[in-house]
Amino acid sequence: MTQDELKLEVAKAAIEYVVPDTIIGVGTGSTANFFIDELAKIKGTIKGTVASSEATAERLKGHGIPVFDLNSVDEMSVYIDGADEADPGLCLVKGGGGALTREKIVLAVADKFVCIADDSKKVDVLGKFPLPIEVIPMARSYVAREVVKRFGGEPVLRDGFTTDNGNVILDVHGLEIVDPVSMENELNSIVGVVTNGLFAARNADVFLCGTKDGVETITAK
Ligand SMILES: O=C[C@H](O)[C@H](O)[C@H](O)COP(=O)(O)O
Repeated sequence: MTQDELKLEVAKAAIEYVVPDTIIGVGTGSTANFFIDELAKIKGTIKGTVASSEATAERLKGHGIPVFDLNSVDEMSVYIDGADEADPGLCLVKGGGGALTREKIVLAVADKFVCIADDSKKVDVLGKFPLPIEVIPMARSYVAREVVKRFGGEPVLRDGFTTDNGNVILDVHGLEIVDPVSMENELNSIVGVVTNGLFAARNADVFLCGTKDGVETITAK
């Protein structure tokens, strides 16, 4: 099976977690795109969605799926999104597409987080995938120095990329993230950091993992 076929399988499996007559939070990226296309087939059963990026909003609207402003929403049954890495505790690295901040904000409102990804994203320890940090542009050198001082690694500015919020991304290479919750919190305490791509303080509740033998449903260990 190709990676795209595995993504399609987990996207289909995620439809089981869509609660009728509620608002659904929708993530960003190639796996989330497969989910959006599946969601379009049952769009009449939900109240609508909240999008975690401009790209996702555009794709949802293209299918005629209602997209609400998060400020007008106070309840969301589930948030469904991909990931760049997932550890056995279902702590994640996200933000490969640069949407980490809006993803974390939308997730904050949701009752449940269902992560969908193919099995190449499963790791024992997070950090092989460079950890994205969204940074206010004027703070990028300061934040990079602080990251190296506190955690090591090698922060690299994502060249030519601006987030939906008008900020830049530092991708930190070479980390071995053994305590994702404390690293997430400490990184977020550095002045100039908007947020980082660790989803650990709020991790996934369920990981639908696409394998060649079918979709594995993993809950946090
Ligand atoms: O900013 C992007 C998101 O965090 C994505 O969920 C993540 O990068 C995974 O994307 P994909 O499904 O394309 O591998």
